[in-house]
Amino acid sequence: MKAVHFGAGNIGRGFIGALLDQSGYETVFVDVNEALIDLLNERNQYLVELAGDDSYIKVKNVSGLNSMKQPKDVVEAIAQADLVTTAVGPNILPVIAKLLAEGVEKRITDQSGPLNVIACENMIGGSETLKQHVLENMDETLQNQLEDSIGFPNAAVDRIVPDQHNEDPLTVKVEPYYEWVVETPTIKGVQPQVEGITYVEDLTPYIERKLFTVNTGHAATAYLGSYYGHSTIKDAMDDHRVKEKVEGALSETGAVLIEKYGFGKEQHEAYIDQIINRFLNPDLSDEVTRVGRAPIRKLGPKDRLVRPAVEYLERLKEDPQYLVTVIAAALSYKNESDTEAKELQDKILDQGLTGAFQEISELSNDHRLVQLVEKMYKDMN
Ligand SMILES: NC(=O)c1ccc[n+]([C@@H]2O[C@H](COP(=O)([O-])OP(=O)(O)OC[C@H]3O[C@@H](n4cnc5c(N)ncnc54)[C@H](O)[C@@H]3O)[C@@H](O)[C@H]2O)c1
Ligand SMILES: O=P(O)(O)OC[C@@H](O)[C@@H](O)[C@H](O)[C@H](O)CO
Repeated sequence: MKAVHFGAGNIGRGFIGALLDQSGYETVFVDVNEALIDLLNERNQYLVELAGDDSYIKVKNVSGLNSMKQPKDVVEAIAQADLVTTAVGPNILPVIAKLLAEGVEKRITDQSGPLNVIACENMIGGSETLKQHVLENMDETLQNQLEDSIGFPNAAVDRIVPDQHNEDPLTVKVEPYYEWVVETPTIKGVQPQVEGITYVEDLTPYIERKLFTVNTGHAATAYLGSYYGHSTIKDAMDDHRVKEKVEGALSETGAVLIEKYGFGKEQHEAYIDQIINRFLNPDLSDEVTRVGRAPIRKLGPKDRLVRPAVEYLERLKEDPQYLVTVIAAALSYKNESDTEAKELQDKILDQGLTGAFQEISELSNDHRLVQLVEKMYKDMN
């Protein structure tokens, strides 16, 4: 079986690539990082280190294609693949859609049979969003046929893979924990046989539980950690001022999730505890700059901060005190090496805090959350 995976980065090599190899796929990684691609082709294997376990997994049967220099080969690989996956970041999905559309067009014209494309990004409706970008890049006459043979099942992926600082640039150190959930109704042809995928009829509760617990908690730790002068997630969580607020934010998102999906209270509390322990893992060093990257995306209307805060106001009829603090910390986040963090601070300078937050969150001026965030931001700055 052949898989094409876009994005040979942390989660691509450290999670998806490893499971694909364990399931018998030959994986072609597509990336723009020339050094990574060259090494993958030189060695055709790499190591995944399980943090704290002192054990390694050898990932074999891998190679690489540079999408800038070898676009035709990428199209050919997609045309022959049994599965396509991505882990490039939500902002890159429109970029990879062009080559993906060409690959899919070739596949349809060659009548090569069904294919599934799974976007493994931290967002709601990732594969569906990628499908829309692919359609925008396709010949109109072939667009209808995409519906018949190319599936874009949405997915939720969970494994903490920090930025890597290993001697060997291909080795990836990851936490042992992982979860990969894929939605079934939009799958075309045979369900991809990948060890470790859990198939579900409706992904919504799974992706919301993951995004509004793991990622809300993570973002809260990063932005509050940065506010209190910490540079790693572990150091931030060792500061009781951060931990107390992270726990508060997760009890607010928990209240929304329990009310919305009927999760058991004790079961959800155990899920939160497990996540907090993952953030405290002494064998994994994760930087607040990675976890807090792209604050404009993270402050978006459907993302991990604003969406649960709005739903808390609507469903619980109370002010989400801790989420408001986290949003104010996110708006205070400064990092000269992060394009979105710089853009955020420029926006605040140009439009004022309220104007910038309203534009990013797509909330109206008189929304209660805007008023609460405005006040908290003033108190914190
Ligand atoms: N790292 C984690 O802990 C983690 C966990 C779950 C989900 N995710 C999600 O996985 C996605 C990737 O995250 P990551 O941490 O692996 O990031 P990363 O930066 O390590 O990897 C992204 C890779 O995409 C490549 N890329 C950029 N532009 C490209 C293009 N046009 N074509 C092909 N490749 C391109 C980059 O060179 C890089 O190798 C994100 O959506 C993230 O939210 C990450
Ligand atoms: O990848 P992002 O930028 O959406 O979020 C940063 C981290 O919270 C994220 O990568 C987590 O490590 C991951 O989602 C854990 O499963």
